[in-house]
Amino acid sequence: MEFPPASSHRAPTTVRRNPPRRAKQTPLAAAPDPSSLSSAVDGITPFPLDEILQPDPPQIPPPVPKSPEPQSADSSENLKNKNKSSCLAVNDSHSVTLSAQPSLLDLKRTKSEVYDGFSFVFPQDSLQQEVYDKVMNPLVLDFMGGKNALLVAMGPTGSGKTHTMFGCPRDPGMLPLALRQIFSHATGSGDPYSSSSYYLSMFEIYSERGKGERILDLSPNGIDLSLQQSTIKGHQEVMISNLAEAESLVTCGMLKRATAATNSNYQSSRSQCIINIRAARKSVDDEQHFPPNNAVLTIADLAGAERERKTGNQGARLLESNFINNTSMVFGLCLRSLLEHQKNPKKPLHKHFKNSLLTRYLKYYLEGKKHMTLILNLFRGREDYADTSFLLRQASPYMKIK
Ligand SMILES: Nc1ncnc2c1ncn2[C@@H]1O[C@H](COP(=O)(O)OP(=O)(O)OP(=O)(O)O)[C@@H](O)[C@H]1O
Repeated sequence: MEFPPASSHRAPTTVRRNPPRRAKQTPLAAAPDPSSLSSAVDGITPFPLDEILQPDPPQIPPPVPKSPEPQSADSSENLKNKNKSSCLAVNDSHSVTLSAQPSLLDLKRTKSEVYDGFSFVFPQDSLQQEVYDKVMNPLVLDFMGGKNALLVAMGPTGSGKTHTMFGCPRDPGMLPLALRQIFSHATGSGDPYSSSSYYLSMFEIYSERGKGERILDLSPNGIDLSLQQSTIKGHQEVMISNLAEAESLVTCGMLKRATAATNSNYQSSRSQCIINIRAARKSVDDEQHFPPNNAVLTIADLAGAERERKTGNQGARLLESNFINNTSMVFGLCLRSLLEHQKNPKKPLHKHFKNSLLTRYLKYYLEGKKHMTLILNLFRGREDYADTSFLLRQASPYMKIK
């Protein structure tokens, strides 16, 4: 979902639905397949996030190759059964229908709501590259053209936000694909981009045992940071000269990021993670057509809202949940207020952003002063109806009851 600056007229939105949730995973599982760790894409340095994100990965069925389904006699029957077990259906590339389970008293009536106006809706078998081409590529081009850009992933815990943003070597996500694009331009001879220097910084916002929010630099030797107005103070910016350096830094940062096993996700993010890539373009000579600037590409992987009943969280995990849920709620309120304001400028923008560090940091985006794109990761199982409905209401530009 795109939230253009107030001055722009770009159409809103993006939804990415996730694959059906797998059965509860166990942290005790087989060792990673070494062949998967060494797999590289076309001579590009492998991005070892598999090792980081899945130190003890559960047995995961191999991804189903994307191929047209054979038209068998029972395929329409299968489809019907599938639809019965899911609450969300893709209508077209811009809208979805959410259906509540018919009530026991009135089995004939199924309440349906159509959520419309998304920039793109991706079916569950979409490839990362497809999402990248539609969602991330325009942001990277903006960034390389000197504009700031922000991509945020939001959705419930375990819905695939980290997977979408970071991916794995066989299936790289938005960040590694963006880095590849940036450095493939940067090394092009005679290319204006080759006169840019790139800097990477990475930090997380988290709350340890409910003791208030903290910001931690995820760079090597990173320390506690502070936020003044909407600016982070004291963080390290590391110059990145090539893809390998950038990937290595992100890998180190991800190793430091707070994660923990819950019943919903055996490696659940416990913090809001933000990565900034800054381009400092040098003005080479008077002929230079591109003025010096400091465009920043920001990627935010939010910790997913979670229900105590599902995660089984207790103690420290539960206190973290409260922080995560509070931040998700504040972020959602900011989004809703921005959407309402963009639809009808007479509606005031509420100052919800003041209520969490994350939203204070993203204030200018949440006030519509800078361009933001949102990826909404959703579950579609019947049992996920309440969460999915809540998120769609927060993030959808238009909704009508059928
Ligand atoms: N599209 C996908 N293809 C393959 N695996 C996926 C996909 N989406 C998610 N997964 C897997 O599902 C699990 C949960 O995903 P992930 O950790 O990305 O969720 P999350 O939304 O970031 O959760 P949390 O908010 O708890 O951090 C991971 O093991 C991930 O590899």
